[in-house]
Amino acid sequence: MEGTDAEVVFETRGLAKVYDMGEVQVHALRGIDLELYRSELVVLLGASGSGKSTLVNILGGLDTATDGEVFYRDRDLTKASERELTDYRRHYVGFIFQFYNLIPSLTALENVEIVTEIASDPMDPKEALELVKMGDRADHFPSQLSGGEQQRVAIARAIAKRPAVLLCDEPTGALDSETGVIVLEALDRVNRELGTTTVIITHNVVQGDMAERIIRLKDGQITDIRRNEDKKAPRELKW
Ligand SMILES: Nc1ncnc2c1ncn2[C@@H]1O[C@H](COP(=O)(O)OP(=O)(O)OP(=O)(O)O)[C@@H](O)[C@H]1O
Repeated sequence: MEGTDAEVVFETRGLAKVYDMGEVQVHALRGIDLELYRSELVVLLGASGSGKSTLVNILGGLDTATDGEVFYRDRDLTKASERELTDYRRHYVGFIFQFYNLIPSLTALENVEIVTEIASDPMDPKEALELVKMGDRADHFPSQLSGGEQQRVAIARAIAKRPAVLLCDEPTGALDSETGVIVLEALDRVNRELGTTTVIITHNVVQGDMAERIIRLKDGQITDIRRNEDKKAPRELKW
């Protein structure tokens, strides 16, 4: 996509994050220069502690950089107030985490509705569940669903407000490979059908095969960005 007219959604320049722990300073990110494009699906790989979550949390406005720049389109996230970051997250960003964080006392449908009720241009919550193939389980409570099914409800909840970007921090980390593939299929479908720019953090190198680009982090720096010429469907991935 570089060198073409692809729309840049995120742009970072010299992005750095230092966690000040008193005696020691932890350099979680050490100068990240990166562009992410509209509608692309990117897999972010790297060893534990390499800075993956920190980077994604800063892109999503959950954390702030200590140095450098990060833009979401024209919006300078490094200069945004707490209130502006909340507004940004609410309108533009969907998050998926390793653990699904569904509300146990609400059904699948109600878990999605709590988001659609406050969003400005939401999907029909049922439609969001259908997109992740959970339409027939809408009345089930989280405790009646498997881990993979709960994660698909979490995806439906995250995408129901039609976010421009979907940030996924080890979405298959708690799942066996077969269930993981079903969750990745849901993410892939959302990416294709809604054009949501999607970032998937994983330790699993194989998942890179479903991405358009694979970005590797090491010690807070990007060591490699590779365009994947042979993009595979999640179903074809084996680990
Ligand atoms: N809130 C925090 N306070 C202090 N240090 C932190 C904090 N969050 C992360 N770190 C440190 O920053 C570095 C990068 O952490 P980060 O969670 O971004 O890595 P990661 O690549 O996502 O790791 P993992 O794959 O284990 O989730 C690590 O050394 C971590 O210990």
